[in-house]
Amino acid sequence: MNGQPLTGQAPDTTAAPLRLGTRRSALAMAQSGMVAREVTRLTGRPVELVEITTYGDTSREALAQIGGTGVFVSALRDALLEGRIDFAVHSLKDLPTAAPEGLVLAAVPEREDSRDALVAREGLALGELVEKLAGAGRPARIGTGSPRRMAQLNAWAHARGAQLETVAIRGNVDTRIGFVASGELDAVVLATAGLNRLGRSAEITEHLDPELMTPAPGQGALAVECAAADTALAAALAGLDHAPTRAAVAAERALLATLEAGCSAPVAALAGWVHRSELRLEGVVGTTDGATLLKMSAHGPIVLDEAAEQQAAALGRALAARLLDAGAAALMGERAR
Ligand SMILES: NCc1[nH]cc(CCC(=O)O)c1CC(=O)O
Repeated sequence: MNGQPLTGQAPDTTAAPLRLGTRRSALAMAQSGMVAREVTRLTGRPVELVEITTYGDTSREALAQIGGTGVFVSALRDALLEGRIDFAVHSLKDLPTAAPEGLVLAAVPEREDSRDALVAREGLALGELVEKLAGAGRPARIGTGSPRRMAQLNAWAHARGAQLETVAIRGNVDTRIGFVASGELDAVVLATAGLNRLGRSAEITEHLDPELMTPAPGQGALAVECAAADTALAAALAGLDHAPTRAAVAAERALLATLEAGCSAPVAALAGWVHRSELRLEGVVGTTDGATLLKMSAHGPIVLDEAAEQQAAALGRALAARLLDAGAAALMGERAR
């Protein structure tokens, strides 16, 4: 290897600090802080956080209107390419599926809880909440900015003849939870991983079963990116990589990339290891109103070697092709051919 000790090295205060670019949001700072500590532990190098403001942080427009989740990522990537920072940490689910020129995904650390979480009034679970408000003669008002979450909440309600209303919201975790505290909304849906990383898991009133609410591709996982030319840093950061997570998210993202060709419909995907060398992938495509939800799964033997990511991606593409054959393209409206 490269002669770096594997664990527990004290920071070498004489070495120039590595510059870790981060957004200013509490979640980004928490994620970057965790990775910074791990990099120092593995390499002995001090890490300094460099704040980068992205358009997604300053704009109040709905995310869909300003060009999707890539807005959170592009300012960090520009800083990397211009050499203003040495590496960056992204939420993997915010990372566009297209590989960026000049950058490498140096590490995908072990994934946090991938499930979505309900934060509801009075500590209620989804079923309880809907039932209670039905008794009061009105639908539960549930906030989320995500078409994927809307589609699955609405499909769940259709299936049990329940009444709920999805309300489009955006903002940081504080803002979103604030809608419930203020009584404006009865509940919001957020990623468990984000709440855990912010030390706010106590506010979760239900972890939503992936059968009800399949997460976004890559949810709960982080991406550590650096310049491809910085091969020594890339090799050092590879110490943070978790091969089973990397292969799982490769399957999820390949499914997304294949379906994405010309559409912006709600897509969910979750891959998990059935056992050491068998990956199971679930994919969901639907309409935001929940009237139609197409769900399929695939599994394949995958050995965790250098080819694992490619094999996992092939599993994702194959499942996407089956979803398309089953009508995903029609659900998604116009699809470029
Ligand atoms: N959409 C923004 C975003 N990107 C990553 C996370 C949470 C952390 C993760 O999924 O890894 C969140 C917040 C949320 O969806 O509640």
